[in-house]
Parts: sequence; structure tokens; C-alpha cells
Amino acid sequence: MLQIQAVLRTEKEMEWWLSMPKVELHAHLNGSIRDSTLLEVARTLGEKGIIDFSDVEHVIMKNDRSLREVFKLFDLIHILTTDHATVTRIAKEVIEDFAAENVVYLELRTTPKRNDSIGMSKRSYMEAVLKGLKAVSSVDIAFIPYNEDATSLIRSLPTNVECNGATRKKIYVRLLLSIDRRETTTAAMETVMLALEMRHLGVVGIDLSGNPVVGEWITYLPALKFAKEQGLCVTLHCGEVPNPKEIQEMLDFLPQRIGHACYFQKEDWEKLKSSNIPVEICLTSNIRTASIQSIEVHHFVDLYKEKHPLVLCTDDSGVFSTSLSKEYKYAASSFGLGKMEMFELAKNAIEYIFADGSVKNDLRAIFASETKKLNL
Ligand SMILES: CNc1ncnc2c1ncn2[C@@H]1O[C@H](COP(=O)(O)O)[C@@H](O)[C@H]1O
Ligand SMILES: [Zn+2]
Repeated sequence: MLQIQAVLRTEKEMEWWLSMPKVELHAHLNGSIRDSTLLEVARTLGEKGIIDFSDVEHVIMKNDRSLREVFKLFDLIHILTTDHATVTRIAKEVIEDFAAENVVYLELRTTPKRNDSIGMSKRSYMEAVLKGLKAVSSVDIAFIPYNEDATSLIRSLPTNVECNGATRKKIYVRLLLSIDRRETTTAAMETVMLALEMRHLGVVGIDLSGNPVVGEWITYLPALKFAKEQGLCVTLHCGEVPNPKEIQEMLDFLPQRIGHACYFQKEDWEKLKSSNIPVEICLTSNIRTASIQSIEVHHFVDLYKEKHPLVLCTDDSGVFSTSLSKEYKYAASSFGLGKMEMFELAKNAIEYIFADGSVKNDLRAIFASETKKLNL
């Protein structure tokens, strides 16, 4: 009986975190796939004899992975998902999943991939992602920044709308194109050129990600500089492993945001704080990959106390079996923060999004109306 009551209490508690409006700024498409979809795709490839399903199932369901193992898993995920139809499917599902937990603004990042053997170019990969966005039907989605046609007019309704008595959820989506650290300067530049060509379709920036022990900062710098000059926003995975020289160079570049900041030393914190660069904090990801030894010593605490710009994010909700609601609940319970404080934290993230001022205004209005509903 007591056990049932505890379960009910936990469920009720989770409901609140689910219903709170949230802003997600650090989510990798291929890291955010539902386990069920990944298993289904793997099973189909197993039946066709392309992979050995039993081996793959074991890898997908494993939960405690080191950072090295995470990147091995990504190589496997990419084998499973990198065809146009699957990319479209996962893009649609990932957006639906974020919208279902009341993420009202999502910046989804993905690495455009080229695979000549199946006729995939970086552009056709991105077109498949966009097809997924257009296929979303369970929620209203606004992803085209300019009201160029009638459809996008409908799609840019500012708040959740009433439909047959029920409120339909509404999510803004913007895209970031990732440069993988394995890529060459030329390949990185191709990604930036593609981002520029796709700006009118909701691409707002560039991310640098991939295995942090691979590659050199100097390789990506020309493309990142060019992106910045052209007015694209840039976010960097920074300090996921100890690399003092690279961390300093990245901070000197003055990106619009950074992700992680785990292995920062005194001079890195000083530079970060004086330049006020917002930090995307991914708690579960940092703990699972052991980039941070335990939640009690996470740099969230210091940054939060100092009112440094920060935003809670999932990183890879599929790979780390998390969700943005869980990340908020985790932070609240780990750091002793109340619901009001967490709501404020979520609301402040609006200031660090890469979309334009009109989207920020709409989001501020959404948060203001939700304050009343949530009894805060
Ligand atoms: C755990 N911390 C992390 N650190 C660095 N890069 C990461 C990452 N998690 C994900 N990625 C990057 O995102 C890709 C998967 O999504 P997309 O194929 O782009 O959609 C990974 O291959 C890696 O390059
Ligand atoms: Zn990441």
C-alpha cells in the first residue's frame, strides 16, 4: 500500500515537470531516438541479414556507457539510421517527443552526412530532416522563420491554440548543423555553406561536436570563423575532456554558447565568466559518461549561484534514457531548488536561443501565461 502511494506521488511529481514549459537548446538528432524505433530498425536490418540483431540489441539496451563507448554506439546508430526514410522518421518522432513534454522551443542539431553508395549528400540528408519536420501532425510546429507562404502563416501562430475544445501543443523548431570533429576543413566548410543556403528553412547556427579526443581546433576554425562572419550563431562542445589549450582557444573565439564545460580550470572559468558565454548544461550526460565524478560537484552549482547564463539540456535523450523534464527534476532534487526557481531557469533560456526577437517575444508570452496555469 505504502509502495503504491509512493509510486503515485512520484508520478504526480513528474507530471508537474512534464507540464512546465521548457526550452531545449542542446539535443543531437541521432542521440534522441526512441529505443523502440532503434530496435525496430535494427530488427528489420537483422531480418535482411545486414546486421546481427542479437549483438546490436545488447549494445542498444546497455545503460552505463563510458564516453568512448558512447561514440562507438553513435557509429552503430549511424549505420542503422542513415538512409533518407529513417532520417525523416526519426526527425518527426524526436520533435513529437519533445513537444509531448511541453518543450515550446527546440534547437535540434544534427551532422549532415554524405553517403555516395545510397545517393546521400549533406543536402539530401538535411532535406530528409526537413521532410520529418513537415510530417509532424500531432502538434503545431513553427520552423520557417519568415512567413513566406500561407502554410507558414498558419504554422507561426504565437501560442498554443484551442482546437475542438482541446489545446493543441505548439513547438518552435530551429536547426543547427553540426561539424563532426572527424571532418576536414573542406567538409566543415561545406556544412557551413549548406547552413547558409538553408537559413530560410530554419537553420540558425553551427555546432562543433563529435568525439572530443579526435581532431584539432585549427581544422574547424576557418569554417567556424566564416560562419560567424556570415551571421550564423555558433555553439561548441567545449571541455568535455581535459584539453587546456583548446578550451582557451575556443573561449577566445567567443562562440554564442558552449556545451558542457566539464574540464575547466581556474583561468577558463575566469574567461568564461568575463565573456558571459551561456553554457548548455547536460547533467545526466556528464554523469553517465563520467565527465563529472558526481552530481554534488557539478559546476551547475557555482554557475547558478553566480547567475552565469546557463540552460539545462538533454544532449542525447535516447542514448542516456532521459528527457528534459527529468533533467529539470534531477537538478531541482540534486541542488535543492524549488519549482519557481526551476521555472525561472527555463524561462531565462529564452534569452540564449539563436532564433530572432519575434520568437523570443512569443516565448516570453507563453511563459507568462503558463505562470498563471501552474499556480506559481
Ligand atoms: C555525449 N557527448 C557528446 N559529445 C560530443 N558529440 C556528441 C555527444 N553526443 C552526441 N554527439 C554528436 O552527435 C552525433 C549524433 O547525432 P547526429 O548524427 O549529429 O544527429 C554523434 O555522432 C556526435 O558527433
Ligand atoms: Zn552534445
